[in-house]
Amino acid sequence: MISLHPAIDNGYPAAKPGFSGGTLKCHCATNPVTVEVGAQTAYNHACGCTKCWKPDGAVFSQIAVVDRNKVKVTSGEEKLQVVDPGAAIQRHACKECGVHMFGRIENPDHPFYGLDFVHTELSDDEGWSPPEFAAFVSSVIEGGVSPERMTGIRTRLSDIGLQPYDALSPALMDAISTHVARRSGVLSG
Ligand SMILES: N[C@@H](CCC(=O)N[C@@H](CS)C(=O)NCC(=O)O)C(=O)O
Ligand SMILES: [Zn+2]
Ligand SMILES: [Zn+2]
Repeated sequence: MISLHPAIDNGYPAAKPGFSGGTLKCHCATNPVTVEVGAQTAYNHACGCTKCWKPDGAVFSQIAVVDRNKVKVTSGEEKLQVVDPGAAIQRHACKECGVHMFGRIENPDHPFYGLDFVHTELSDDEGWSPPEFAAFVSSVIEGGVSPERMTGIRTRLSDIGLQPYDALSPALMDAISTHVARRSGVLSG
């Protein structure tokens, strides 16, 4: 069986109705960084890009979005550093264990400004929104996966209910283009 991500390979629970967030913890055995997320996440998905954090051995990351105002670092803030200050998503990672605790967009013109990116597998709380699709699937090749494995990986993603896309899902791609069209003025309203 093809292994994609430990939180996805064996099935994933449905979101709990009324779930309102939880605590993310990095992998440090002592003094972990903790982040409080005060809301349910949305658009959880598997991401195959090289920039998103993946647990050891995983081919994909699992990543969701949440209102940035609902994300608070509650301990270990001094251990966080931005992985790539030039990236659209500023990924705040633990300097000691390397885990990305949250990704934030600081450009107010970005289509997803206002949303933070989080890995809910870092939480022991149960009820988070489950993954809905797989994004940036072809990008796993850039991370070292042999191109010959791609048919098997796409089939496995489809089999477990995660439609594979080589960018984001159509709903998110439409949201990006709607934002761009409104800004350019070709779309009103
Ligand atoms: N093929 C590239 C794709 C990278 C990419 O565009 N990642 C998406 C999905 S996370 C993105 O929105 N990146 C913005 C960023 O990294 O700041 C790679 O794998 O590195
Ligand atoms: Zn850590
Ligand atoms: Zn990604």
